[in-house]
Amino acid sequence: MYTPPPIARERLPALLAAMPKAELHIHIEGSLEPEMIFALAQRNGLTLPYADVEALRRAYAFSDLQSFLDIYYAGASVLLHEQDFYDMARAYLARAAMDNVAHAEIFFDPQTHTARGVSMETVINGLHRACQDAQAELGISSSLILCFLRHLSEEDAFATLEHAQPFLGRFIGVGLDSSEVGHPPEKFARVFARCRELGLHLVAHAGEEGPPEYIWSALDVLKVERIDHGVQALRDAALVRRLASERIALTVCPLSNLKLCVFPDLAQHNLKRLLDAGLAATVNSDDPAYFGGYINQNFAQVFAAVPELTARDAWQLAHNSFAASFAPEARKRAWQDRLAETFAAHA
Ligand code: HPA
Ligand SMILES: [Zn+2]
Repeated sequence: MYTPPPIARERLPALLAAMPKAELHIHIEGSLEPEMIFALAQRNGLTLPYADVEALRRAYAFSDLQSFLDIYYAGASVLLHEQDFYDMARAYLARAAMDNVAHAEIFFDPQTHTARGVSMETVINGLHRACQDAQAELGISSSLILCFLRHLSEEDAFATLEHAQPFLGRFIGVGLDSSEVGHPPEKFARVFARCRELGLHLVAHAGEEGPPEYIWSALDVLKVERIDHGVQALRDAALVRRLASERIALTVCPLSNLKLCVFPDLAQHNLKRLLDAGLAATVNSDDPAYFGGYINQNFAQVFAAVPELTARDAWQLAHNSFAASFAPEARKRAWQDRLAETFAAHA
């Protein structure tokens, strides 16, 4: 088993930025910066209910998940054409490459778009082409994960899956997002069972604001392979044992948790406690345009706020991100080797 070399604390910020990492929890619609929202509105002849970029940014003051989702869905309404989806995803991938993201597994919310008359083909083709071009031009690898909106019905999710079936080669899995409390995983048991039969990977948001019971049912009813967020797991010792023994990854998003008031401040974030409990935590940006930072800002700010987090933890988080990704094993081994090289260079 590889052990990272000792690293002086003052070298930690540079190491966090330089280390290769996978991003496993990024909603592509949450990477839409206010500037791009205004540019796309203009390009598409739409009028926004905000005077300018600054006025829109001032509206980004959230009290909980729902207060964010209302403005997030409104922002996504400027996306109409394949090129819009392409430009959004290409911009995210360029930004992620700057943060030394080697691989991204990107969520998208088709129902947000199909409900406005945008076709599934438009959404998926634009995103997929951006992923291909970013691989060729920037060397960053990426895959797409289709998320069902849990505040909508099971029937709507089934219709979405049907519309996506012609594009099965263009996304690797499905997830579950949007308003958590009141929409438990079991609402989507049959859709996830069908996705499993189709050979898709399965993930779900659970335990962001919702109770540990939702994490249990995501595992036992939906049979997911990773839990998105999952920070409420520490409230249930038996659940912690289950997650640790099965090495189920948690895709934790510190700045999201801060901005949506899941924790009162970053110093009280439980990332260190999750790691110390033996859980396969990772660090991710969730909706970077709305929460004040891309993945490296999430690393930098949580490590600054929680001084107990060490270089060993940094290595573990990056290691977990590759291990928990759905990439081929040979790719994972190459990224883990690059990670070890980066640590050696900072020792
Ligand atoms: O953090 C989130 N939680 C649930 N749904 C979401 N959709 C975008 N971001 C999120
Ligand atoms: Zn999320």
